[in-house]
Amino acid sequence: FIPHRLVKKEISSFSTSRLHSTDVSSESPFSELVEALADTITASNERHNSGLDGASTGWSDWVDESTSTHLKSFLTNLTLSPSPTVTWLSSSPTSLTVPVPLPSPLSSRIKATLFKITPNQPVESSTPLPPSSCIFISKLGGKLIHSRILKNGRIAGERIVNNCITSYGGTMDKVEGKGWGIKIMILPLNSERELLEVIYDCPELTIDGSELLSYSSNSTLSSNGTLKSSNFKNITTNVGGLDAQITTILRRLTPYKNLEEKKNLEDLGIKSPKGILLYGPPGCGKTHLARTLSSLLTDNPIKVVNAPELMSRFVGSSERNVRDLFKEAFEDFEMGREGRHVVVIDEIDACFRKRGGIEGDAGGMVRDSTVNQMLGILDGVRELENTLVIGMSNRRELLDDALLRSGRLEVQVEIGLPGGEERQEIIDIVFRNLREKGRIEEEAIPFIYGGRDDGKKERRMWRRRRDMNLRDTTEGWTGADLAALVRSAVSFSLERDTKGLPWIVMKEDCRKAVKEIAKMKI
Ligand SMILES: Nc1ncnc2c1ncn2[C@@H]1O[C@H](COP(=O)(O)OP(=O)(O)OP(=O)(O)O)[C@@H](O)[C@H]1O
Repeated sequence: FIPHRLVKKEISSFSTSRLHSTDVSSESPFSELVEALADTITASNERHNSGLDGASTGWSDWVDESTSTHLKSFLTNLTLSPSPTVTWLSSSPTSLTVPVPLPSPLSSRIKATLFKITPNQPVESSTPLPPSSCIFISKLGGKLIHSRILKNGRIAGERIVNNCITSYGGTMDKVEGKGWGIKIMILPLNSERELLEVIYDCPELTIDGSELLSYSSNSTLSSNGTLKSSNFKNITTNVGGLDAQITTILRRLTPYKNLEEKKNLEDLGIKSPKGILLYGPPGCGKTHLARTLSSLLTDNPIKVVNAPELMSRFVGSSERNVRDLFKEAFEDFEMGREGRHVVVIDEIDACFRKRGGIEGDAGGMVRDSTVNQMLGILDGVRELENTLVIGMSNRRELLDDALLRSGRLEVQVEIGLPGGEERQEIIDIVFRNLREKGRIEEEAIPFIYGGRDDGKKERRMWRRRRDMNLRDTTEGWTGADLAALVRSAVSFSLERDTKGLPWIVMKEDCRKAVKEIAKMKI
């Protein structure tokens, strides 16, 4: 069946007929999958029609970065349903594949296959995967290793499938290990459907794989209590390199999968934590994550404040400032109105540092009573149950222990300096708009994107020429540095005389920007 939302959607660029179906509105993991795939195709078609896809840039990533991220995070949440069929198939002594039939017209562009791998029995394609197809392989359980098999039989690009990976067609491929996975193969616009007839050298069952799927969502609740299953993907689309931290936060804030489960937990006295602390060096994305996260957790306006602003020289004023920060939350709480409030406090160490310090001055006293005020709000007589406080600090060690103890800023997550992979994710995000608007010179693309797994070829090429890609050149940089680099690169490209042509960011602009920002960092 086809989900209702999809039926209503205008997918005008499909080459085949429009979708038409009976009115089916029920949600299931399969209908959500179909929805996610339809979104991918729609966005990629739009990209193609505006000349931004692989065909026009010479790159094979015609599924654009943000769409690909969406689909990957959706696939990451797919699991197997706890059904007797799955149990029975899991105990099979051989590897096997199970087709997941997709509704027309998706089936003319996409093939979805579940596979179960038994040790020492890889699932290999005995025909090459369609050239220029975009492939997503997601782990549903176990340990899977994916590799490409070149024409001469050599194995290339061996990768462990952590959650979901992408790959391209044109070669044969192999998945080995032990466990279950799903493989989605998507053809570019106007391809022959026959290209999807890939043969695997292991038994293909004739059962319907869509019934074996389940969805384990990282979902959280919005203020009105409705499930927002897309939160993880919404956050990771804008915040790079922090998947593990985001998963932890969402797990802690909303360990339930639906409202009934939430109610059951509340009946057991288990409530969502009221405070989160994001700590780590400056510029690594604490504020950016806090803002993105909060906007998904509430429909109420988010209060963002810099802690030093709360401090006042006048006795009693700082406490009043803290109370004012929570005024609407108190009102709603007392009136019994539904809805979560989120208060984001930056530089929280400036205001809520350890009490009873040696200062003994008026400033120290004001701080002490401000801490007390805050503790009361989080976990005291006038405790606020409808409010989440997100504190941010570069100096966690300065914070008052009472504020850090369980029940207060209970969820503490370090937002550290990004490593290579993480930097690449941030680079993808900060350059995304420029790339999607065609503002990046073709030659600059391998330099900017050459560091990712899918770009191994480019990476090797750059290394051979003793040339570094952006990711490698920016070791030790923060997300804020990378965002500054984009601004600097754009300014260099605007400086150039374009002779009436639209400006475009060139590789040399990126190089100059690297130098400029690196100088500022010293
Ligand atoms: N992980 C990231 N993903 C995407 N963009 C990022 C990331 N980290 C930083 N940025 C970019 O850098 C800018 C500055 O980062 P942000 O203000 O969130 O850092 P911070 O850790 O809060 O720093 P500080 O401790 O100095 O307040 C963000 O607005 C964003 O554009």
